Amino acid sequence: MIHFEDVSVTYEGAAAPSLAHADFALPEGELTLLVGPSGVGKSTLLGAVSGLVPHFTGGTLKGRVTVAGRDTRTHKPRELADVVGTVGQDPLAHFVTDVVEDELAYGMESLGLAPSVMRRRVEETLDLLGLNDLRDRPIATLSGGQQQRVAIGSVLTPHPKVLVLDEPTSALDPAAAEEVLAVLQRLVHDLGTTVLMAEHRLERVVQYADRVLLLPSPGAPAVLGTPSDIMAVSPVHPPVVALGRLANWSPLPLSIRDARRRTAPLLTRLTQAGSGAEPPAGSGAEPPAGPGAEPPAGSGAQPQTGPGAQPPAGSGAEPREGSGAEPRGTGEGWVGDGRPQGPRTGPGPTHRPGLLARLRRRGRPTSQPTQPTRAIGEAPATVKVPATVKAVSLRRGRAEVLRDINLSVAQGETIALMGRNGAGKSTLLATLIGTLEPTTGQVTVSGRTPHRTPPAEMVTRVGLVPQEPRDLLYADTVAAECTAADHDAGQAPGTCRALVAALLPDVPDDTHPRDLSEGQRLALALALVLTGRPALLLLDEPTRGLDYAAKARLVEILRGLAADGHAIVLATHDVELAAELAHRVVILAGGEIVADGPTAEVVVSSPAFAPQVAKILAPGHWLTVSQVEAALSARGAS
Ligand SMILES: Nc1ncnc2c1ncn2[C@@H]1O[C@H](COP(=O)(O)OP(=O)(O)OP(=O)(O)O)[C@@H](O)[C@H]1O
Ligand SMILES: Nc1ncnc2c1ncn2[C@@H]1O[C@H](COP(=O)(O)OP(=O)(O)OP(=O)(O)O)[C@@H](O)[C@H]1O
Repeated sequence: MIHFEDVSVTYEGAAAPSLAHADFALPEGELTLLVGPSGVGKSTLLGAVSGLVPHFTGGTLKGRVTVAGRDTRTHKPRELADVVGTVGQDPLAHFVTDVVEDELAYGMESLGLAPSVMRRRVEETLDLLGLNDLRDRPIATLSGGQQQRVAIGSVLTPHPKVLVLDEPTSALDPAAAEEVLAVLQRLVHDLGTTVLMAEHRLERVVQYADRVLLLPSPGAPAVLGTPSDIMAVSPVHPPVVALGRLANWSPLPLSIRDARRRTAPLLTRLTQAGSGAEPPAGSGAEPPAGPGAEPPAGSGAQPQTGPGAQPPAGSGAEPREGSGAEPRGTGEGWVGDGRPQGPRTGPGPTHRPGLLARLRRRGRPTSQPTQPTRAIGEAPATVKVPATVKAVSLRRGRAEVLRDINLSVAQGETIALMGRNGAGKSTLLATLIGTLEPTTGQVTVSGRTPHRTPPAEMVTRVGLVPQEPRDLLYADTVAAECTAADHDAGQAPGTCRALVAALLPDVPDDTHPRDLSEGQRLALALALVLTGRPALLLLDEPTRGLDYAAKARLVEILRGLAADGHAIVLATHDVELAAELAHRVVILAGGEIVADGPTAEVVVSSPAFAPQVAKILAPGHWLTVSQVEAALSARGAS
């Protein structure tokens, strides 16, 4: 169904091809998972299937790509729209209409389908993706995950023969991700649809794949094989595979079920290591450390203080191979059915205007620095409880999206805010940064009420890296962003650039932020926010688009900040990230806190939020491969 014959793609001005000598055939009616480190050419390969590469991205495509017999070089994306449906990394760039129902019908309308067919498919798709309650909603008022579901639904309704999906589950909660994957699998099995999907969170998808297509490193040819053969050699792999490799299981398990059948000998070794069913030292179950750290008031679980309380030990469990993502060109538009295509337009918010930009950019400090300039690693801010939320409720439109929230965040503490799409996570972060005002109740951040405090005074108190890092970026170059950030935060010139250099070693000053890969943009946004050294750091879905190596780097940075006394709250669907990083997990449902406690206690008992290692080794309390590795080596040493 999809044929690549010695395909190489070189973007304009690039020294080397972004995709080299790809040569493979994907049969009809199979789900192929495309994997590889960041910047290795996955989106380029997907673009060559939908025709966006090179029609909208520019550059040269050598060789031949055919989809259902049509050559994508001689057929424009629009002429492929009846066979190929595409969802890009950024659902927002893809929407054409304003309302959910209209968006689901749009692709079918463009293809001229009969109204009765359209009606039926819209209803089916609303049900399949759990969108029925949102059918009349303006898309701009949906949460990130709700928008991603609409984007997926809108390409399903025309029933294309081929579906091309770039990280389709990145904004979805774990249950929604499973549902979407089950829907895709049903299309493959029942309708013979051919699915090609790139995804970084392999723990979510690998068990659904018929085949895996691996791009191992930039310039290396693509390798196609069975999931277990490819996972045995792949530089990117999920925790279940990392555990299998650690324990020398052969064949490698890809699912929790397969792995659980093999755990007995490993559990014996671990129990002999003396850490049996006890929570391992340094697991997420441990409270944050810190002399002077005070237990937060008013929250459910009260982290204790005391010696030995450390963030999880060890670096990320995942390998660090793979290049950092390289600068990216434009051409992020998607879908050949008349949806927006071509270069991303300028920076700045489109659907969520001014989230943090309003706070950080419009309110430039008029006075001198509010804090003396400090270098990384110096003593942290002295606030002991950077934030408290008391009895907060908040209405948006007709709905009450937060209800009676009580939460405190202690210095040095990392909290993962989890819960279904639309549960209210981003809204809670918005009250902490001050872009939304609670309808009732009180939010206090470093002694101030965020929405009533001038932004310039908040910069050193709280910073948010939003779900779309692009919302923070408005200058034309990395250097200009940094200059503005230093100025905004009242820091010495060069402060931000030093942070960028630490996070993004290879990015030249004159790079346009638009040309950065997802992961690079996130790192830049993080550097801009960290320039103010906010006592409270908020991150909304920080691992979208990151490969395992980049995620491990992020984990290291955030651990360093927590150890330095910063309080961190991250809204995330990434259960593996929460297991690695969070001292405490707070779960929201329908705008209310339904669980709040030490990570291991909250996630281990939850089928939705438990990380893979916890599921495999239950009832033990190991959460990550690095904890298992540490326990085994402790045994070896004793
Ligand atoms: N339109 C473009 N113009 C110039 N260079 C580009 C363009 N698109 C991608 N690139 C470059 O081509 C290489 C491959 O990028 P691509 O987006 O295909 O990687 P990827 O594997 O999808 O990465 P990620 O996992 O971060 O999405 C990168 O070095 C990127 O900077
Ligand atoms: N402007 C608005 N008008 C009406 N409802 C809104 C508006 N903005 C958000 N909502 C609703 O508020 C609820 C909470 O949204 P929020 O973005 O906080 O969810 P979330 O937990 O961050 O979700 P996700 O995991 O999908 O990012 C959602 O049901 C969303 O549809």
